[in-house]
Amino acid sequence: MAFIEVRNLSKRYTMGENIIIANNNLNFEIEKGEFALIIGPSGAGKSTFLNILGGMDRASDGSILIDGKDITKLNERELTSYRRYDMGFVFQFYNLMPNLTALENVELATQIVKNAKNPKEVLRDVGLEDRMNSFPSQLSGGEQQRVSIARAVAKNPKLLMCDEPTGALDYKTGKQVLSLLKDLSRTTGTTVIVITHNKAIAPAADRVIEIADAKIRKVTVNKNPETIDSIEW
Ligand SMILES: Nc1ncnc2c1ncn2[C@@H]1O[C@H](COP(=O)(O)OP(=O)(O)OP(=O)(O)O)[C@@H](O)[C@H]1O
Repeated sequence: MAFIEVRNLSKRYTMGENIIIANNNLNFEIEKGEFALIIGPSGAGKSTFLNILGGMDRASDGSILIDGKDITKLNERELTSYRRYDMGFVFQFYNLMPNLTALENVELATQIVKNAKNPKEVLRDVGLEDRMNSFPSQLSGGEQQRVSIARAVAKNPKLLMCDEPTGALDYKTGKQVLSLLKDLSRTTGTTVIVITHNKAIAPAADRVIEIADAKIRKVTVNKNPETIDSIEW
């Protein structure tokens, strides 16, 4: 059994008299420790899927098994625990607390879990050893995204989900952040799922799930993925 198994997953939104099918019978798997991409054009249904996988929204039909547990069957209380203990989130716009330093932002996240990593060590791992006491406004976009990755990783999640993590970054900084995310999957065994519009980075992923018009178009498994550094776009 794969670490993540998505089975016949659908999500419909009702808007007045219209029904919008945002995810239409998705089926795919992701193995533990993979660096996986979910790729597709705007409106394809990527964020909808991520919201269900992240326990922030409910599926209309189907199931998602994570480590054998069907998260679509969890009640509200169980979903809260799932989001708290099992998930790490990285968003496009970092969402750091502006009045807390980098270290304090990471420490805050570690206070809600049981087996947290050491915040200073995680910040060192993402290359911010010298910037721990800086406030977000004193950091570049790339550095702020590193803090948000450290914050997610410090919770020691089973799964790290990243929604357009390089969307607000320039080319070079975006590459560094993607390399960091891929390295984390390698060094910590955390399963990393990145949502992106950028098809060019597909050869660097272990698995690429292409979504279009709410459906899976293609799933590609790369046995020998390229490095992020070797790819140009
Ligand atoms: N809460 C909602 N209520 C109604 N419709 C929604 C809702 N969320 C998403 N949709 C619709 O579902 C479809 C898929 O949207 P979704 O945000 O998942 O796409 P996406 O692939 O993430 O796009 P983008 O790359 O632009 O973020 C779209 O038609 C969108 O309008």
